Formats: sequence, structure tokens, C-alpha cells
Amino acid sequence: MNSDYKDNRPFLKSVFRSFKYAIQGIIHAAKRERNLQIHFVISIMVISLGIFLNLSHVEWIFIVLAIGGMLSLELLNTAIERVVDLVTTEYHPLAKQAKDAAAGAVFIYAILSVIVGVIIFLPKILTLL
Ligand SMILES: Nc1ncnc2c1ncn2[C@@H]1O[C@H](COP(=O)(O)OP(=O)(O)OP(=O)(O)O)[C@@H](O)[C@H]1O
Repeated sequence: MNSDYKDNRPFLKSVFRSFKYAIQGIIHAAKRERNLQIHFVISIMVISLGIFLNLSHVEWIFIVLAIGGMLSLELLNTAIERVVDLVTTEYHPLAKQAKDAAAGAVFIYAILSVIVGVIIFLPKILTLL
């Protein structure tokens, strides 16, 4: 492969092309990955609840980081699953370790996101009751 061809592209064109590929990756994963679809739906629900409960700037920052981090990690998990499946369709302990470690990263961030959500939303919901 000729490595010069990328370097010679105009800067802006190259940046927009990268955006295009990134968006293609998100759309492709969103169409096929059930967990990512669930995260998108939950994200929309959380954002709607945040608007309804009139969150502060600081609270929005935590919610945005929780949602963005969760979606990003889920995409990375998908990428790792794809690469592992590309390398082998046979059972291999390293394939299991790679997929399970990626799933573990998603799981840890999901728990942190739930904790952040509970800390922010629970007191506000309780005052409504
Ligand atoms: N090639 C393999 N060798 C060994 N274990 C594997 C292999 N592929 C998958 N596994 C094990 O099976 C589990 C399920 O794998 P799979 O590829 O179906 O992904 P998943 O975790 O179900 O995610 P998704 O539902 O998003 O596809 C993995 O977490 C891993 O433990």
C-alpha cells in the first residue's frame, strides 16, 4: 500500500473523510448491535428526563460524559468483536479473553453510569413524589 497517498490529500478533505468513515461505523453498528440500540434508547430517555428535571450545567456534564462514554465503549466493544471474529471463527481462549475483557470494560462503565444517574436523578425524583 502506498502510504504517501493519504499524506498528500488536502487537510480538510482528509478530516471530512475521517468523519464520514466514523459516522459510517456508528450507523453500521447501530443497525446491527442490539446493545448499542438499547443504549441509544436509554440515552434519549435520560436526556428527556434531564430536560424535564431541569438539570444544572454540572449535572449535564456528568450525564453527557456518562452517555458519550457508554456509546463510545460499546462501539469499541463492537470493533473488538469484529476483529476477533475476523481472526478466528474457531474457539480460542485468547478470543474469549479479548471479547470478555471488552465486555467487562462496557460493564464497568455501565455500572458507573447508573451510579451517576442515581446520584443526579434520584433526589430530584423523590422531591416530585
Ligand atoms: N472465537 C471464540 N473463542 C472463544 N470464545 C468465544 C469466541 N467467540 C465468542 N466467544 C465467547 O462467547 C461470548 C459471546 O460472543 P459473541 O461474539 O456472541 O458476542 P456477545 O458478547 O454475545 O456480544 P453481541 O451480543 O454484541 O454480539 C464472548 O463473550 C466469549 O466469551
